[in-house]
Amino acid sequence: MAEGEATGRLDLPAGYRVGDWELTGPIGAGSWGVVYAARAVQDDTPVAVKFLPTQLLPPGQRETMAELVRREVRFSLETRHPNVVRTREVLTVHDADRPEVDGATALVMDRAERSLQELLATAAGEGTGGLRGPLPDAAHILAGVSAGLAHIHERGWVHGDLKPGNVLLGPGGEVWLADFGLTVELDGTHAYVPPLGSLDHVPPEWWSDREGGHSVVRRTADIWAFGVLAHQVLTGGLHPFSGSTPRARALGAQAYARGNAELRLDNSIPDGWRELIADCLEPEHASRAALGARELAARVRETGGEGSTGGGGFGRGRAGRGRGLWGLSGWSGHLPARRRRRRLAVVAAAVAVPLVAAGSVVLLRGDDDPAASGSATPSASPSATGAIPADSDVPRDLRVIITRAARQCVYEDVTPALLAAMLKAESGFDADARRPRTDEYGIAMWTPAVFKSWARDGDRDGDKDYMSPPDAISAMAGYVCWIDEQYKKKGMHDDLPALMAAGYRTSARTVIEEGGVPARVRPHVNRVERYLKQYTG
Ligand SMILES: Nc1ncnc2c1ncn2[C@@H]1O[C@H](COP(=O)(O)OP(=O)(O)OP(=O)(O)O)[C@@H](O)[C@H]1O
Repeated sequence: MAEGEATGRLDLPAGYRVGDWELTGPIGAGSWGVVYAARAVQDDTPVAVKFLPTQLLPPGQRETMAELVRREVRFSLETRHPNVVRTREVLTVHDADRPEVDGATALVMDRAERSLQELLATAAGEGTGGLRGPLPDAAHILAGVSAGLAHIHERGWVHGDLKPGNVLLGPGGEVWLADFGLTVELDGTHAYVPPLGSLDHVPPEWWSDREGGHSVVRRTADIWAFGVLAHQVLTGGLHPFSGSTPRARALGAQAYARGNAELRLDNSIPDGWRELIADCLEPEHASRAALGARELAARVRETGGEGSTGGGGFGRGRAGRGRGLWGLSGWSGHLPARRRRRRLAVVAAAVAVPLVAAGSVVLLRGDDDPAASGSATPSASPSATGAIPADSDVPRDLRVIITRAARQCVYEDVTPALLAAMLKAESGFDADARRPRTDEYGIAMWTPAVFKSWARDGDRDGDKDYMSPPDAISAMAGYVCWIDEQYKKKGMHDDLPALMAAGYRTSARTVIEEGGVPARVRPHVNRVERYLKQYTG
C-alpha cells in the first residue's frame, strides 16, 4: 500500500478526564489495551490508566473479551502484594462523543517507570562486541518476580503470561508483576486455555498437548517462564535456547525436551543460578512440578543474597551489587558447565500453557478452527461464511493466520476469503515480495512508514515486522477493517470488497473522494474480485 492514513487507534489527548484522574500522555499499547500516564486531579499522584475497549467488538468477541476483562479486574482488585502492581480503581468510561472509548473499562494502576523488557532492551543496546552481563540488581528483580509468582500460585492462580514485558519496575525500586487478563484460576491442578503464548516463554509441552482445541495450563508453565526470564536477566537478555527467532528458540526447547539436545545455559552464569534455572527448565511438567513457587522464591533469595522482596533499591545499587548480586555462590566468570542432566526422550505427556494477550484469545478458536485444519466449516459453505475453501490455492499455513486476522474485524464483510484474495493480488502469497520502487514489501506489501501506524504482533514474538506474514496480515486486517468503517460512515454500502481493495492500494480518503474505485487501481481491483470469486464460488 502506498498512501498513509491516520492511525485508527485510541488517541486521547492530555488533560482527558477519567473519574478523578487526568491523562498526561500515552505510554504504550498492548494487544488488547492502551495505557496512558495520568495523575490524580486532587494531589497529582502519578498513575497509569489501562483502557480495555470491549464495546466495539461484535457480540461473540465482546463476551469473551468481557470475561477476560473481568478476570483482569477481579485479580487486580483481589490481590495485594508488594510484587504485584496495585490497581487503585476500575472505572467504566462514559463518553458519547468518543465512541472509541465510550463503554471501555479503565484500570487505574500504580505507575511504573519502565518494564523489564525495556531494561533488557537498553542493556542489549549498551552491550558492545556481543558482550553482555547481568542486569544491575538482577537478584533483586528475580527475587521480586518469584515472590509475586509465589503469591499468585498460593491464591490458586496461574499468571499464564510471565515475560519481561509483564514485569514492571517502579520508581522506588519496586518489582511488580502485571497483566492479569490472561491469568486463570485453577480447577484442581489445571485449567484449559486457548493454545496461545509468548513463544519465547511457553514450555515445550505447549506445542503438543491439547484437548478440544485448548491447552491445559498448570503452575509449571509459570516456573518454566521464570527459568527463561531468569536466564535473560542474568545475561543481559540472552535466551537459554539459541536461535535468531522465537520460533527457532522454541524448536530448540522442543529438541531439548525430546532428549535430542542438551540444556546449554550461558557459561557466564554462576553455579547456584545455573542449578536454579535448570530446575525451572526441567523438560517435563512432572519434574518441574517438584519446584513450587514458594520454594523457588526462597531459593532465589538465597542464591541472590536478597533479604526482602519489597520495594527499594532498584537502580540505586541496594540489591545485588557487591555481596548480593551473585549471591552465596559468588561470581565465577567462566565456571565449568553445570553437570549434564540426562534427559529422557519425552513425548510431553503433561501440559502447561501460559495464556496470552486477550485480543488474540478472542480471535483464536484453536485446533477446531476450520482454517487450522484446512477444511471448510462442515455446516456452512465457504461462500456463505467467507471462509477459505479447502481446495483453494491459499497456502495451508496461511489459512489460519488469515482467518484469525479477519476475525479481528467487527464487520462481517472483512472475510478470510477477501483478505486471501487481496494478499494474492498484492504479492501472490510471497512473504519475500518486494517492490522497492514503490517502497512496498512483504506478503501484504506494506510501506514500512505506513505499517508503523497499523503494526500488530500477529505471531506474538515480541516485535511487529512487516516482513512477517502473521504481523503483516494482522495489520492488513486492522487497516482494511478501519477502511470499511470509513466507507460505512459515509453511507457507502455497495461493492465494499472492491472498495476495500482499492482503499488498501490507495487510501480510504481517495476512494471516498472519488466516490468509488479510482481508475488507476481498477486492474488491481479486478484481480482481487476474480480471486474472491474463486474463493467464494
Ligand atoms: N502500571 C503501569 N505503569 C507504567 N507502564 C505500564 C503500566 N502497565 C502497563 N504499562 C506499559 O504500557 C504498555 C502497554 O501495556 P499492556 O499491558 O497493555 O501491553 P503489553 O504487556 O506491552 O503487551 P501485551 O498485552 O501484548 O502482552 C507497555 O509498554 C507496558 O510496559
